[in-house]
Amino acid sequence: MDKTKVSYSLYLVTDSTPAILGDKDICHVVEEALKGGVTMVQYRDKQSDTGLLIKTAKKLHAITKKYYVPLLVNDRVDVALAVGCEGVHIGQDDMDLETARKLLGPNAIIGVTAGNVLEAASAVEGGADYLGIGTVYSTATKRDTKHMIGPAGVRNILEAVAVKMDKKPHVVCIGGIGAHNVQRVLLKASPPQWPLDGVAIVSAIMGSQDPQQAAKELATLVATPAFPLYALEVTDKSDFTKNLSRLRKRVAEKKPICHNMTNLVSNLCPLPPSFTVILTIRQVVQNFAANVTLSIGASPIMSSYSGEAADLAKLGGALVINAGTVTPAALENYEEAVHAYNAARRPVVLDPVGFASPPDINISYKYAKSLHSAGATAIRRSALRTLLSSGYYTVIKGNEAEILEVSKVHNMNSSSQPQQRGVDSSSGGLQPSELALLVKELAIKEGCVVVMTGVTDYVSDGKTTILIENGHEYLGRVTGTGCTLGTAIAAYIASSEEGESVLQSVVAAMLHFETAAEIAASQLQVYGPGTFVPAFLDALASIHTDGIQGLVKVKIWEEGS
Ligand SMILES: Cc1ncc(COP(=O)(O)OP(=O)(O)O)c(N)n1
Ligand SMILES: Cc1ncsc1CCOP(=O)(O)O
Repeated sequence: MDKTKVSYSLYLVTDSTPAILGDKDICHVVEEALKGGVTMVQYRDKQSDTGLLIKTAKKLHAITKKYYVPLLVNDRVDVALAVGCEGVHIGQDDMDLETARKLLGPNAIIGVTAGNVLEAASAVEGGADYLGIGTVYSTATKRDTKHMIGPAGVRNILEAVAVKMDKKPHVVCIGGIGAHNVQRVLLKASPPQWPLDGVAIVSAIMGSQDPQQAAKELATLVATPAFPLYALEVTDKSDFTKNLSRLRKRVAEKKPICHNMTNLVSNLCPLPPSFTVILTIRQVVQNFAANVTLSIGASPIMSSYSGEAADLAKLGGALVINAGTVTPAALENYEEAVHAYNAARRPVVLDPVGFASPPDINISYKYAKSLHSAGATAIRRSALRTLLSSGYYTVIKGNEAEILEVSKVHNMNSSSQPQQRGVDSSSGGLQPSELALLVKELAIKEGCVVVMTGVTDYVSDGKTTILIENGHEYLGRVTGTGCTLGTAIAAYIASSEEGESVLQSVVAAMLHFETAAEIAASQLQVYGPGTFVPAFLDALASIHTDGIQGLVKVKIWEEGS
């Protein structure tokens, strides 16, 4: 088989364990998967003895040859040689690449696992035909994984290696990939200078009752670009104002569900003495968020229990995670909910409220940058990293400190080395052009819309970056306004259709929210944050977006300005 003509787009890695294969026959499953469109197969069996490995590999090779698809053996060069199949996949603890190449010869396909820049660079240098980068997301299929790097980690590795080396072998990524996230993973993990060739998948095919159908669906998804964020060709700021009315009416008509997971309790045990106060504040925030959601025209569901998420995700709404709690249990809860919404292809808004600083209550999203100047603890940073690598977020929203933390976590490769990108994010005090660039780059890397709130809000989908200067100082003096902006955004994106610009919906939500604050604050009866809250709810509910055109302060940011 000519190895230069092989496709890596849908790479099946087998598993013979009862947990995944069950009582199915491995040869039958692999043949069905080939019928469905798998383009490469790796026989991975960690338990069988050498005799059985060779016997099964021979049977599999007879099948893969019928479909002109290469068969590789995991770890075992000796088995590959005995079978005469097309190659091997070796990990960092297996036979070294040089020896494997000597034994198998130049025509063999040799793939190498890489989990960080050093491993990837050394495999490229050594002449690997492809890199298997991972682990992307946590997976029950492989428990001995050192790092979960998320799609952004894959992308960071490829970007860093591309700078150092000219050779660009094929590349796939692996770990926790299935129909629910494959398009997003490919979008987020592929740098333009070295896009991924495909994905390697175990359980989503080997564990399926209908492997042919599973492979067929995955092959279609791999061949179809992800839901485009960039549907809107922005030429001027009126692109963001002319549709306000239509988008607002649509929220009111559809009344989408906004599922809020609001966790402001920082329960790093033992519980802090102020626990009761914090719990009370959390309830207040939930109450306020629910009222804002209703006033906007959407339907709030306040549920922090992920067990319900799979059912709620099917109701056509959006999930808002106000992540404040960093215990392992809380993280699992968030992760499970994100998986459920990703699987249902519904939007998720992440507000990493508790991740930028030690225990604190994010009472506001505007005028309150100093609240978060302390920076994240190691636990918070690691929790944020887990959360970011556990699924796909449609929107990531935070104040400057929170977005800086997200960006720092992104810029770490899997060996936890921060790669500074030119701005010292820890020092704060970034110039407006630096903030705009930061938000834009994060949006590109995450493949989502990023919102950085402040006196000026920066909003970007990676292609267009918008500056919004609406809002009112009272928003910074009321508990929970940061969280409720997330809910407003969720309501708007939950009402949008696939293929529409997410950025436009996000900007519409922010303008609705922030101009309502201005209208409320200008009422005669409003003379402080207390009187502001009811007037704000009234303004949110009664606002006519046609009538706010004059209030809107939106600019399109031009790079270099
Ligand atoms: C395509 C692909 N990529 C990565 C791996 C992981 O290999 P390794 O690190 O050797 O871990 P085990 O598979 O041996 O558990 C892979 N198998 N395939
Ligand atoms: C072999 C391997 N290497 C890294 S993750 C993984 C298993 C991936 O399994 P799944 O596709 O079921 O998540």
